[in-house]
Amino acid sequence: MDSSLESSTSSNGNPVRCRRTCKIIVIGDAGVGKTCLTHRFCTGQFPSRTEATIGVDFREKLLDLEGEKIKVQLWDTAGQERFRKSMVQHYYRNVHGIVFVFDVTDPTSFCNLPIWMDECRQHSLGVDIPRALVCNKADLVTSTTASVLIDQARHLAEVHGMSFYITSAKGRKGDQVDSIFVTLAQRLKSQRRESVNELVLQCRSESFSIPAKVITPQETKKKWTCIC
Ligand SMILES: Nc1nc2c(ncn2[C@@H]2O[C@H](COP(=O)(O)OP(=O)(O)OP(=O)(O)O)[C@@H](O)[C@H]2O)c(=O)[nH]1
Ligand SMILES: [Mg+2]
Repeated sequence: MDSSLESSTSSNGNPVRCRRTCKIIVIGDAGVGKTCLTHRFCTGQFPSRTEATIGVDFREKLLDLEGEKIKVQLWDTAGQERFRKSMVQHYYRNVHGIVFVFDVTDPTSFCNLPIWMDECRQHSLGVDIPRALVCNKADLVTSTTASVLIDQARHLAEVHGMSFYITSAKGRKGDQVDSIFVTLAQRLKSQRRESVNELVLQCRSESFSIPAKVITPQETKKKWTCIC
């Protein structure tokens, strides 16, 4: 499916606004709450029970961002090595946004973040791809150890230019969970607007060159398009 052209004409033949899909991968150690977070965002509910994700689970939600419909497709990946091996190549293809998750009650899941970041790098996902760092299970925070961890996480996010969220997939309010994905989608939307503006400028400055050379629409599309 070409997400940028999901529905290009209306019944009266007039063009309708394209609906775009953005692929966001959610990664982190096993048990940090990736499935619960994505489930919460897409259904508004904390799942009554979850099992370890095998390979990847997909969830989608349609957002209306200032009149533009954007389909957020979440790739809820497996944290356990044995369940992700065969899928890794697929996770990292045509990614528009990355969400790193750790569990505030599990310092190891925080310490392992550089491994996940490294895996992204190895699959050529650069820092230009919008990323968020999520400290999950905030409802279980009791100790001062957690606040040290949260400070360290906030710092890590700053250093790497990531947005930072403290969430609970289980909490009564899901606002913070929603913010993670809505903000990423908004950033992607504005990135696309910028790249279209760049295109306009480039076309103006190249107005005497061969028009066929201006393949930039495709390039723009490539930056923010279909994932299939
Ligand atoms: N208290 C609390 N428990 C949570 C929260 N998020 C997830 N859990 C619990 O943590 C456990 C693991 O959650 P999952 O969402 O399955 O974790 P995951 O990251 O998807 O794990 P893998 O699929 O194995 O990678 C489950 O028992 C959830 O109920 C949260 O915000 N608060
Ligand atoms: Mg899971």
